[in-house]
Amino acid sequence: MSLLYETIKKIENLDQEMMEKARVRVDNLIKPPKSLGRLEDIAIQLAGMTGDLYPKVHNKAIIVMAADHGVYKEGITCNPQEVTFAQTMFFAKGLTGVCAVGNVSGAEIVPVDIGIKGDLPADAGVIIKKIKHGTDNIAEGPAMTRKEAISAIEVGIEIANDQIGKGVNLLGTGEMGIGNTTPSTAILSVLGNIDPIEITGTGAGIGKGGIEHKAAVIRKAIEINEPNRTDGIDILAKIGGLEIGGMAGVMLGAAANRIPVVVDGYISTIAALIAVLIEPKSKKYFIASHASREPGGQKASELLGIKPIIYMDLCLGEGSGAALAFPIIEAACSMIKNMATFEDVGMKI
Ligand SMILES: Cc1cc2ncn([C@H]3O[C@H](COP(=O)(O)O)[C@@H](O)[C@H]3O)c2cc1C
Ligand SMILES: O=C(O)c1cccnc1
Repeated sequence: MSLLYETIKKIENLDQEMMEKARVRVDNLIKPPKSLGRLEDIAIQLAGMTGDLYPKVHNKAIIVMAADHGVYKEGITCNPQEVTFAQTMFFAKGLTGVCAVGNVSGAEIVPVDIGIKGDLPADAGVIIKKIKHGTDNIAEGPAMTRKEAISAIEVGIEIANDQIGKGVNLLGTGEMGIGNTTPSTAILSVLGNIDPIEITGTGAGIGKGGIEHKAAVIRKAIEINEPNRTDGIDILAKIGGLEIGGMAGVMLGAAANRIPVVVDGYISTIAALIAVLIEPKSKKYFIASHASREPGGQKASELLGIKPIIYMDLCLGEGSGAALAFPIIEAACSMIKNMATFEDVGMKI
């Protein structure tokens, strides 16, 4: 049985009984009802995921999937493609945005080369799981074969399983890939049935042709490839990216292990949409970190149907928003464990 199939089969619904117990406890903590807002929802969701009234999230990691994109040559960004390679080296050195934010909660940053164009040095501190040297140009044909798309998802599952095996109990997704807002927007256009021009943004910097050109490239990619909008793997293979597949795999792997996974910004949310198409139950294990400032960010969150926690105009990716959400999730766990109940303190109101 393939790793993907095996993983999907393992994904179960949340533990309803434990969620009910958590709900009762949260309602009996010494505070006005619902006054800790979404911290309460998170605590209850975590109890359902883990089957533990006092969920533990002290061992945190963000898996950063890095890959390049053939569509880069269409001029959809002003940034050099080599930034993917360079920045991936910097993740391992602790120098990037996600590293700085992740430091606050002691999260480990795990960079993975799933398809960078160049070859990183073996001692770079990056896990090498390269499927190919960047995708093919989606404006000319499919990004990758169906087999490669499945392999990308399986790389994500493997890395998630490995991290969880080492004791990680809270995962986050991140990515690095110059040009990846283009396939992300293509996927969102297909899934949301939206004209690309309505949701195309500047990403990390727009190419000379501007947003109109980027939207036209996206439209062409969809027309040429005709992805089947009910088949997540087909969409990923035709108009996606290797890091998008890798992140979808991390999410499926987390769900199969009953481990919460924090979805980062725009590109991660698109990966979450692919994961949910492949296995709808996986969504129950997702926590959306933030609303990306990218124009499609809001639409992607709406389609996923999970309200993000943080609204701070972030649009970096890398897993930076997931890292920012980690202390909030830890606070939810502290609340349900460390607050007293009315019964504990003998208070009646
Ligand atoms: C220095 C630098 C660091 C980044 N870190 C994340 N991204 C973000 O920008 C890229 C997507 O935007 P686009 O589709 O416009 O290329 C991704 O790599 C994403 O992670 C970066 C981009 C740059 C330039
Ligand atoms: O929100 C994101 O993840 C994002 C937005 C623009 C560019 N890179 C990442």
